[in-house]
Amino acid sequence: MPSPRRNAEGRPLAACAPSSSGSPAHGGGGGRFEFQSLLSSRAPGVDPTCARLRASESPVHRRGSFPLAGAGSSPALPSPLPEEDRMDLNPSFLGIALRSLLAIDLWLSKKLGVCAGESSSWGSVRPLMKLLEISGHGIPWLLGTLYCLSRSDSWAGREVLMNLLFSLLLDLLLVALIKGLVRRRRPAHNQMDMFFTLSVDKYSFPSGHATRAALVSRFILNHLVLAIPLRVLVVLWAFILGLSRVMLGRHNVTDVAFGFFLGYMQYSIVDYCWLSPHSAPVLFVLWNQQ
Ligand SMILES: CC(C)=CCC/C(C)=C/COP(=O)(O)O
Repeated sequence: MPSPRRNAEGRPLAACAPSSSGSPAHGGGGGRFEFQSLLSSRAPGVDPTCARLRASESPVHRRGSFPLAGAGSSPALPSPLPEEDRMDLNPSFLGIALRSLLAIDLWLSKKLGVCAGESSSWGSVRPLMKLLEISGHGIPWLLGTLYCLSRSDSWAGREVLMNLLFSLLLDLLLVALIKGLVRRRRPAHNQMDMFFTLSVDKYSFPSGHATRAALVSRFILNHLVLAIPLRVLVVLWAFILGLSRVMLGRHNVTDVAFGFFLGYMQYSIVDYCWLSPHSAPVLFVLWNQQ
């Protein structure tokens, strides 16, 4: 007689109703599974434990999402589930809210990704979007700041540029750190044809262009005396650059939104740690000797 299928903990799967793999309600429908499993586990006649077991077999679950199936011990099973498993099955309000936000994020990002490829609906403006991409890239900003620093002949100018350089480096470091920790993949419709990327740039959260746009524009607005139209232009540039990341299919909306927030906060850090000939004399003396 064939032995019954067992779950990861070695418990038999005998109490489960026949699995209909391939049906969206049972996980075959990609992302839809995560919501369906919550409903199906509550339906009369369906053993909630089975819903969970199928969830753990589904590709969605394997990719790192957590199950939303309902809790409860089945009379068909000899022993109740361990405590940590039962907590895992309880859908919290926060969990559902986060999952819903994620679903809206993915849906909206896909809808807005109108320049993701040459054949996309707005494919003809892709070159313009890529030009915008370069305007917010780290390399031109770093090289431009270093160049201006080498040309600056006033202490005040050097101080501002030194702090801009520090901001850009801090930004690169923080974004790389968070991307490496979160490891969120770029949207599936993205073409990875970006100019000069680092290895962490295969990840999308947060958008480095969005952090830089928010940081640099806040920096400029606070340290350059500009006429109102130019100030508006700086803010517009930052906003359109962020939007273009989603339109190009490089990012989801939440990557850009968090990027703006992070860049804005980074400026507060830079302002707090402002480098001056008084607070960091060594830096300025060293630079002066060059
Ligand atoms: C190599 C240097 C100095 C910067 C990398 C800049 C870059 C490619 C950032 C990625 O931006 P997104 O996260 O917005 O795609």
